Amino acid sequence: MVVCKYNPDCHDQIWSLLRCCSRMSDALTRAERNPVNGHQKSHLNPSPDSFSQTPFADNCALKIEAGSGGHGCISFLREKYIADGPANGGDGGSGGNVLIQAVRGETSLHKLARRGQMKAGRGANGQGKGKGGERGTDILITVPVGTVIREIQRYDPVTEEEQADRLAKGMGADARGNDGDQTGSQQHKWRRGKWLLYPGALPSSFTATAFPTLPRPRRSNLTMAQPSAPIRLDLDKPMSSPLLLAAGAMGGLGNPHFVTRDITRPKFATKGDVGMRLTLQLELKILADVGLVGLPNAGKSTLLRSITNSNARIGDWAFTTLQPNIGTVVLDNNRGRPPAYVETRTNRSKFNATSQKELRTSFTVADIPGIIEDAHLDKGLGLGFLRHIERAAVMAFVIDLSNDDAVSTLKSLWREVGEYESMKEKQLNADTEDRVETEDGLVHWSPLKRNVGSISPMLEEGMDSYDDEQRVQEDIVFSKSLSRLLPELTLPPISSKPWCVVATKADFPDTQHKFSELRDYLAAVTDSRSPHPSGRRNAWRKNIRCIPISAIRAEGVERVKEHVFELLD
Ligand SMILES: Nc1nc2c(ncn2[C@@H]2O[C@H](COP(=O)(O)OP(=O)(O)OP(=O)(O)O)[C@@H](O)[C@H]2O)c(=O)[nH]1
Ligand SMILES: [Mg+2]
Repeated sequence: MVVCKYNPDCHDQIWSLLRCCSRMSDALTRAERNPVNGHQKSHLNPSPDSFSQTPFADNCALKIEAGSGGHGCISFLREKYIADGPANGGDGGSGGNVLIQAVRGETSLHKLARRGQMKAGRGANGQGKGKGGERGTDILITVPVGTVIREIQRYDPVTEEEQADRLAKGMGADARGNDGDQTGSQQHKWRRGKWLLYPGALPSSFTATAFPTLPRPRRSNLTMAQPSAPIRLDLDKPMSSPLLLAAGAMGGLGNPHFVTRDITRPKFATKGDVGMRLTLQLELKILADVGLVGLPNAGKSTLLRSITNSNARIGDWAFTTLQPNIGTVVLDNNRGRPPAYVETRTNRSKFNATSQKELRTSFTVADIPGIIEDAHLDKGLGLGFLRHIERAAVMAFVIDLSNDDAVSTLKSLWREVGEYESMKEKQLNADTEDRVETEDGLVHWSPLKRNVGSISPMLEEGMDSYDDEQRVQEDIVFSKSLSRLLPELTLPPISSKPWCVVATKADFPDTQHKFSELRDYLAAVTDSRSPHPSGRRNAWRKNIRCIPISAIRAEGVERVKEHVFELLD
C-alpha cells in the first residue's frame, strides 16, 4: 500500500499521492479550477503555466585564446636559368584577435556559458615568392550591457619566454645561445617549438644544421591596445566599437630573414608563436532603472506584468521567479516626457535649461526572485540576485498587505539589503588592498618576473626586447592614452538611493489598518523620528511614499509609474 508522506489520511490511490505530494501541481490544479480570490483569468491572473521565459545565465567562466601565428616559409627563387635562386619564403600571418563588445540586444550570458571557450583563427603559413600568410580571423564576443569581467588566469607565451631569457641571462648564459660571441658563426641547437626545417630534411640535419641566434620574442603592436593585466572591466554602457582583449600572436619568419654571409641559403624558418590564453569570469549585473525587492509571493511579478508587457511567471507559491525578469514601462505612448520637476518650476530660465534634457520615453523594471529573512546566510535563493538591482536608480519594496506585519517585513528586507551592502564593501576593500599592493608607485624588480600591473608593460620594462627602430615606431604610433584602462565603476551605497514602498494585495479585506501602519512608519522615517530601516546614517529619507495597489486588478499601478518617474529624475 502506498502512503502519502504529506497527508497520512491519503492512502491507496497513486493519483491521490501525486496530487498531495506536489505543491506545484496542487497550485496548478487550484488555479485552474478556481479563479484566484474570485478574479477571472487574465493577463494579470494567468494560469501558472502561461508565461514566457528565455534561457538566462548571469555568471560564467570563459576561456579565450588568441590565434597562433602561421609558420614562416622556406623557399628559394627558381626560374628559367636560375636553378638555385635566393631565399624567398614569406613570413607567417599573425593570429586572430579576440575582441569584446557590450551591445544592447544581448540580455544573458547563457550562450557564452554553454560554449565555455572561444578561439581566434590561426594565421596562415607564409608561402614562396615572398608571400606572407593571411591573418587569422578575429572573434568578437558580444556581451550584455552591465557585464563585469575579471581575469582569473593568464598564459602569455611571450612573457614566459622573456622570463626564461632573463633567468638564463641571470645564470650567465643566454637561452638563445648568445653568450657574448656576436659573430653569429657559433652553432646553436635546434629547438622544436621554434625552428622549422626544410620538408625534405634528414634527421641528421637537425643536429648538423648551424642555426643562428633565435630572434627575440615579438609582440603584435596591437598588444598596446589591450587593457592592462589583470583585466577588470565594467562594461556598463553600450560600446560603439569593440575592445581588444587578446591580440593574436606573431607569425614566424621566412628563411630570407636568416641569410648571412656564411649561410646564404638557409634551409630553416621560424614557427609562429602560440596565442595568448586567458580565463575570464563574466558576471552580468542587469542595468534596470527600478528594482523590485520583496518576499516571495509578495506580488512582484504581477506588478511587473501590470505596468509592462512582461510575461513573467506568476504562481501562488514561493519562489515562482527563479531568474530576473526585465520589463519596460512605456511613457505616454513613446512620445516621451520631460523630467518631472520641469513642470513644477515657474522660473523660465531654469525651464529652458532643463527642457533641453532628453525626453524620457520609458524606464526599465527588474523583478528578481524573492528574498527571505536570513537570505544572507544562504537561505532561500540567497542574496546573489540583489546584484541585479545594485545599480538600479530606484528601489521599490513590494510588501504584501495580506501578511501579518508589513512594517517588520519592510525592516527585514532592508536588513538583508544592508547585509548585502556590507558584503560588497568587504569585497571592495579586499580588492582595493590587492590593487594597492601592486600599484604602490614603487618599481618592483625581479629577475624572473615582469611588472604585469603597469598600464603598458612594453613601454616601461620590456622595451629592451625591441630593437631601436621598432621602439621609435611604437612611440610614434601608440601613446599611453591608447592603452584602454577602463576606470572602476564607483557605485553609490544602496541605502542612499531613492526608494518607495508598493503595498500590494490591497484588495484583500482588512488591509486598511496595515497600510496605515506602514504609511505612519514611513512618515516617521521621513521626519527622522524613526531610524532609517537600513540603519545607515546617510540613507535616503526624502518623502518616502507608500502606494497601495491591487496589481491583479491593475488598480493604483499608474500611481506607481508616476512616482517612480519622479524619483528617477
Ligand atoms: N488578490 C491579489 N492577489 C495578488 C496580487 N498580486 C499578486 N497576487 C497573487 O499573489 C500570488 C503571487 O504573485 P507573484 O506575482 O507570483 O509573486 P512574486 O512576488 O513574484 O513571487 P516570487 O516570484 O515567488 O517571489 C499570485 O497568485 C498572484 O495572483 C494582488 O494585488 N491582489
Ligand atoms: Mg515572481
